[in-house]
Order: sequence, then structure tokens, then C-alpha cells
Amino acid sequence: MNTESPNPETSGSTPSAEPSGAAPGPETPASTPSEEAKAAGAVELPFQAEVQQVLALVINSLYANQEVFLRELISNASDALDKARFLALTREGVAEQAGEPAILITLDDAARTLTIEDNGIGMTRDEVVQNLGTIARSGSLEFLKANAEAAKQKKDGGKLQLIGQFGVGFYAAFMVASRVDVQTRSMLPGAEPVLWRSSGAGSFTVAPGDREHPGTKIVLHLKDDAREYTKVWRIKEIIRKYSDFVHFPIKVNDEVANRSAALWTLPKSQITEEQHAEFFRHVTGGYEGEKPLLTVHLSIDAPVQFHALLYVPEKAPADMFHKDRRGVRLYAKRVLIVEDCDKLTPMYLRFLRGVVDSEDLSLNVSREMLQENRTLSQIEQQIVKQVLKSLKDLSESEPERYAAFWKEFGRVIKEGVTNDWKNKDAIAELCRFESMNTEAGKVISLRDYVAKMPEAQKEIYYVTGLGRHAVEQSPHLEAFRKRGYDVLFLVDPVDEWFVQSLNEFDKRRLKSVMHGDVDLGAEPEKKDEPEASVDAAVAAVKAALGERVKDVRVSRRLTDSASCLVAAEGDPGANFERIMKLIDQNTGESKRILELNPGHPVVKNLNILAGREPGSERVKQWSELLLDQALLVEGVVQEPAKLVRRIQDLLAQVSSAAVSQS
Ligand SMILES: Nc1ncnc2c1ncn2[C@@H]1O[C@H](COP(=O)(O)OP(=O)(O)OP(=O)(O)O)[C@@H](O)[C@H]1O
Repeated sequence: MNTESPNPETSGSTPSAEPSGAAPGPETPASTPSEEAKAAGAVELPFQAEVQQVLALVINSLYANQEVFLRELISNASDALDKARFLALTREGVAEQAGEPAILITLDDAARTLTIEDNGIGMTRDEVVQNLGTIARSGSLEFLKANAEAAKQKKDGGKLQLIGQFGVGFYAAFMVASRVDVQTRSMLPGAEPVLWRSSGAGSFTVAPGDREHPGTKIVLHLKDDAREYTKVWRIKEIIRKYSDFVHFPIKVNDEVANRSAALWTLPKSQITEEQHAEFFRHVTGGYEGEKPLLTVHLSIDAPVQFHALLYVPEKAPADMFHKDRRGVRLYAKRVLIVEDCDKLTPMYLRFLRGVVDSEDLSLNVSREMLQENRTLSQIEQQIVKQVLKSLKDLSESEPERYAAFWKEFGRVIKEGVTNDWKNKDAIAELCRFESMNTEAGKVISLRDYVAKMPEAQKEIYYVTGLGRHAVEQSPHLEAFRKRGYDVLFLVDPVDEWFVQSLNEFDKRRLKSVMHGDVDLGAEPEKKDEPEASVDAAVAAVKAALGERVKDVRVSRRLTDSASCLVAAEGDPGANFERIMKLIDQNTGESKRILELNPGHPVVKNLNILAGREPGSERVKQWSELLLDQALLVEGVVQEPAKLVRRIQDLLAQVSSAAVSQS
């Protein structure tokens, strides 16, 4: 299944006649004609280099789970039938489908063949060359990559396991067949029948075919050791295992072998976990054994009727950050409209995969019309509500599973707070962060944070930075730590946008410990000790640093360190500016405020010194050092050499004093 719309008119993509990659154009014959080239009018073409690699692996590896070849072929046939229905309903002049849509499997033990036929959309000659000569599936490329990786690491039996993990689509036929013949005819007006044939060794041939009606018939000439696939009981067993949900009848030697109900229309209780896993694999092209992390199955009647069967995968889909990601499949009255409808789920739920089927959509709806469709946006709203609710339920009932979800998709979910204001609060409930009081790698929810707040604490405090290690030792946290207030560590770049959008949670303001003024009141044990004034020190530092800081003031957030830098309320802050610089959006640097700890001996002494010798070299030097150390804890010192010189000078003075005293 590729990600094109089944509607050739609206998909905007025209299948190219040219096989991509290393293969030459379709009319360039491969150098040595082989056995297969003998069909009348046949042209022999090489497979794209990657296909050859996939085929070599498929054919030469002992395949542990060979039977899945049938699932791949049935899946393709089912997709072809979906596309045919859509085309018949939306385009004039296409060839009529002969008979009811169905998938027919014929077994011939004597001839040792398995034939699978569908009366679906079929393929034109160009499409055959493109689809069966190059790699359509991203799964196959991943398979190649994973195989190369396994080979590098020399994993024992790596190949064996790998093929079990990745479906390789149509090419899986070569696991069991020594030759494959594809007779196909497209529904498109004027399309001629085509015969594609290959033994999977480097090349294939295309020749005029003899198919009368649209559809595709694939004959597998089975290998010696694949004779079991001519047995009816065996084939039925495989169909029940993998393809029971396919919503077209699959007939084996004329007997229906599957339930053929659209899985999403069945009552929840009737669907087994295995069926979900299999359907999930079908819609994601995921690998063997992969299961959904969460299933959301909805049947809604009002205001819009629709069924939705949606899955959250365990691992982020490879295309999650691509613009043209694969979305959810949209059906109207059981007819596939688009294979990747991105209008059904917002960007921050872009990891959802599955199917939506509505009675209230017109089959004629085109891709452009979908952009503005009211029904779709109503469906989307319902989906969002239900998915957010299901995630919340999961977080309560299975916190560990939820933690795995958050690790994989948390970053994406957080985007929702910035762009879905309607559901902002529900999304905020789902968010998790590390904090000063959590162990590294463990997270808490905003709700838990609020529940643990001491009575005196009024606001939710956070610090932003480039990682736990970068913020953990920050002097800005000192006063909070002393008072037993927790501080959230917002260390993901997206968190800067998150806090700009979420001003409050549970009626409590979110407040940066690095911004503006914080008034935590006096330290509990120091209630009656009034702080001595350090006005002279503040004035001296201000004079010494001049324009380099926005202001110098007394700090109420420091207990152990002498100084720290804070952003003025409303200013972007150093972390945000650093991120913008990293993504090449230099916003410049806004000046910050240097805060001095009035209880710190260095500040107290500077206060005395500034009174005695205002403007002296020593006073200037100490002032510089107070700024230097505030920058140093943030890991940004612009001129380290100057800093070292200042420290050396100071050490020289201190050491001389120490020696003369002793
Ligand atoms: N029975 C068929 N009828 C019409 N087209 C087919 C049929 N079988 C395969 N194709 C075409 O060949 C293409 C390649 O098939 P293949 O199974 O290798 O990958 P895929 O189905 O695109 O990938 P995936 O299984 O990941 O969705 C399909 O996308 C489809 O266009």
C-alpha cells in the first residue's frame, strides 16, 4: 500500500514509467535475455538495485515465517478492490468491474501453483513496471537498513529474524515461488492487459497480456519445499490467522474463508487482540509481532455518524516528523477515499494510524474539498476528545505503559498546548516533566506537582534549559530547595513554547525561576533576622558593569551562591535565545539582571569595600567576578582568558594576605 490517493484524478501523482534508482528506463532491455523473456513481445528489464537486494535476502534466507507471503498478497488485493470501488464511483468511462468485488485463491496441487486473483483496479503497463520493479514500500528500505546494521554487528541469525520483522510486500511471493506471473489490466479507459513475469533473479519481463476484465491475477509457481501452500486447509488456516478482517470475501477454491466484515464496524467486544494486532500491521505496514500501544475504537452517531479504529504505535513511525506523513485512512460508506487523510487528526496526534469510516461523507469528495470539509472537522474534534480521554485513562490505569507512551510521543503531544487552545487543558493534563525532586529519567504530571505543593506555595515553578544536568545545579533553585518547593525541569526545546502558551494550570500561574522577581517570603528559620543592606555593593557593581547588564539588584532567590542572572519579566530568556540561535533564528541577546545575594560573605565584604574605596580597581574586579561566576554556572563565558586572569589576580592577593597572616 503506498500513500497515494486511490483517486488518480485527485492524488496529484502520476505513476512514472521510469523505474527509479539504478534501473534504466522501461524500454531499455537488460543485456542478456533470460528464459522469461520468451513470452511474445516481451521486454526484459532489470529490477532496481534495492529490489535486487531485498529479493536476494528473501530468496536466500531460510524464512522462519514464510506463510506471511499470502497476507501480503491479500493485502494488496484488498487495497486494489478499495481503489476500484472509489474509481468506479468517481470517474466516468472506467471499465466495469466484472462481478462482485472478491479475492479468489485457486490451488492446484498437481501443477504446484497458487493463484490469487482480484477484480480490483489493476495496473497499466507503466504502473506494473513502476510498482513491481522498484521499491514502493518504505518497509522494504527499512528492512535493508536493518539488515545492513545486523550484518555490521554480526548478529547470529540476524537475517532470519529480520525478515520476520519486516513485511516486504509483493516481493514476499519469492519466498515460496520460483516464478511469479502477474496478469493484470487496469480499469483506466483504454488500458491494455499486461503480463509481468519474473523468477526473482535480477530481472523481470513485461509483455502484452490476455486478461479480459480489469483486475490482477498472480500465479505463484511454488518451490519444491512450498507444496503445503497448495493445501486448502493450510491456506484457510493462514487466512483466518492474518486476514480474517479483510472486508471483501476471500474465496479458496470457491469457498469463503474469512469473515469479510470491516473490522471497524464490529462491536468492540467481538474483536480479539490478535485481530487488532493484525489490522494494525495492515494499516501501518508495521512489522511482525508489533502491537499497538493503545487502541481507540469509536462508533459515533451524532452530530456526525462515523466509526474510527485508531492505534497508537509503540514506536514513533519513521515518517512522524515528515511533512507528508502517512495519516489515517478515510472511508466513506466502506469505500476508501484517501489513504493518508491528514485532516482527521491534528499535527500533535500525528502518530495515530488507522481507519475512519463515515456514512455522512459523499463519495465524490475530492482531496481539495476535504481541506474545507465541515464533516471532517467535526469528526476530527470527536477523535481528539476521545483520544485525549483514552490517553488520560491509560495514564491512570497503566502508568508504566503511559510512561512508555510519553517517552516516545511526549514531545509531539506538547505541541498541542501551543496550537489547540480548545483542548489545551486536557493536553496539559497529559504532560509529564522531570523536576528537582524526581530522579533523573522519572517524570511527574502537573497535577501531581500541584498536589504536592506546600501550603505556602502559590505558583508552579519551572526552569528551562538544555538538559537536566544544565539546570540541576542552577543557583536559581536555591531558595526553592530550601523551602521544599519543587521546580519543574523544562529541558526540551519545545517546552519554551509550551510555557508561553500555558500560562496556568489548575488556576495556578506557571512561573519561571529565571525570570522577573520572585518573592518567596523570608526563609522559614530566618523569620526574625532582618537582612543588612548591601546598597553600596549594588551601586558599585552597577557602576562597574555599566551597559552589560539591564540592572543589578538584591536577590530573594539565592541562599548559597553570591550572584545569578535573571531575565526581566516578559523578556525571552537565555535558553529561548540559545534555542533560536541553534535553529538559525537569531533573535539577539537581551540584557539580563544581575542579582546579588545579600547574605553572602563576598557581597557583604564588597559592600564594606565599596563604602571605603568606591570605584577602586579591586571593587571593579570583584564586580566583574560576580558577573563571571553567574555566567560560568550557565556554561557560557564569552572571554574565558579574561576570567582566568581575574581569578589569578584575586588568588595572588588572597594568597599574599594568607602568607602575611601566618
Ligand atoms: N493486486 C494488485 N492490484 C493492483 N495493484 C497492485 C496489486 N498488488 C500490488 N499492486 C501495486 O504494487 C505496489 C507495490 O506493492 P507492494 O506490496 O510491494 O507494496 P505496497 O503494497 O505499496 O506496500 P505496503 O504493503 O507497505 O502498503 C502497490 O502499491 C500497488 O500499487
